[in-house]
Amino acid sequence: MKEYVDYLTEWLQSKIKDANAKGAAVGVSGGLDSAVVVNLIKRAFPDNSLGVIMPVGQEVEDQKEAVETVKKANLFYLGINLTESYEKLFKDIKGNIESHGEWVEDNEQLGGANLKARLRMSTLYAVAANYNYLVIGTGNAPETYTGYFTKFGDGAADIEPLSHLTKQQVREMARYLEVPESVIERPPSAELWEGQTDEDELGVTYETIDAYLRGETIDEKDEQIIEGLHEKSKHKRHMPAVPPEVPKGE
Ligand SMILES: Nc1ncnc2c1ncn2[C@@H]1O[C@H](COP(=O)(O)OP(=O)(O)OC[C@H]2O[C@@H]([n+]3cccc(C(=O)O)c3)[C@H](O)[C@@H]2O)[C@@H](O)[C@H]1O
Ligand SMILES: Nc1ncnc2c1ncn2[C@@H]1O[C@H](COP(=O)(O)OP(=O)(O)OP(=O)(O)O)[C@@H](O)[C@H]1O
Ligand SMILES: [Mg+2]
Repeated sequence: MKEYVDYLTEWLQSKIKDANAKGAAVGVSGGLDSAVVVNLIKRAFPDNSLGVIMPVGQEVEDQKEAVETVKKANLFYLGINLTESYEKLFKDIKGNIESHGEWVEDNEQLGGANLKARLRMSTLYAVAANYNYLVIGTGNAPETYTGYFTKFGDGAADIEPLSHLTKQQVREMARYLEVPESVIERPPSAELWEGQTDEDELGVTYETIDAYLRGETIDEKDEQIIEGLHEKSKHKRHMPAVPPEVPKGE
């Protein structure tokens, strides 16, 4: 594990140097993936790294695992409460659509969830730009493969150090980096609505997706779920489609 952590630390340093940036910023949720990135950027840039805690519907101090994560890593952090901004924006969007069109109740939960992820992304980019830092993503291999992220929300970042790691490898790295045990033990959750857990929503466990990505044989039903998610989210792993070049003479 030490070798891989050293390798990622040096990789972060070189990517940020190549970009002529000064350091690195990450959104800190209190979950496992961001906790690992917190520790990696602190190693790579001890004096030029930053965590941003951005609750919606909670106070910053109530994001206990997030605060514990940054404090234990001794990472400089900002707490930016997005509750008011989110509620105002969501109310304005809904009000406007209700006045002029049709508000679709069935799409409300997911639409609101993705708006939260994109508000966090916009906030993080604004903060990072102030310091001339790059935004570091927290996506891991099972999330990337299944498209389990908000397009241009938490899926938007300048560099993605955990992309090749299974959830199990992220957890092992977290233990090596001495991430708080309370964070390591939390069930993975996007926390975009009450009671949400990744595995309930995905319909398959991380253990199973990890095994599939390692090339092991898994239950056919689970394989179908994973491949279905992969296919449906293909557009998230590519640049937006553009039409073919205009033919010469047009
Ligand atoms: N074929 C296609 N080609 C090009 N674009 C296409 C498309 N199909 C949909 N789209 C576009 O993509 C949008 C749907 O994608 P997207 O906006 O991402 O939304 P969607 O994939 O529907 O939802 C995001 C999922 O990620 C989960 N999530 C989000 C954030 C954080 C975490 C976490 O683990 O912390 C998890 C969330 O719970 C939910 O299950 C559509 O509204 C449409 O604009
Ligand atoms: N309240 C929050 N404050 C700051 N950033 C957040 C917050 N919630 C989510 N994020 C950002 O969105 C990312 C995606 O969330 P995701 O749940 O996939 O990862 P995680 O919470 O770090 O780990 P886990 O998947 O184990 O819950 C987080 O890693 C973090 O960068
Ligand atoms: Mg989470």
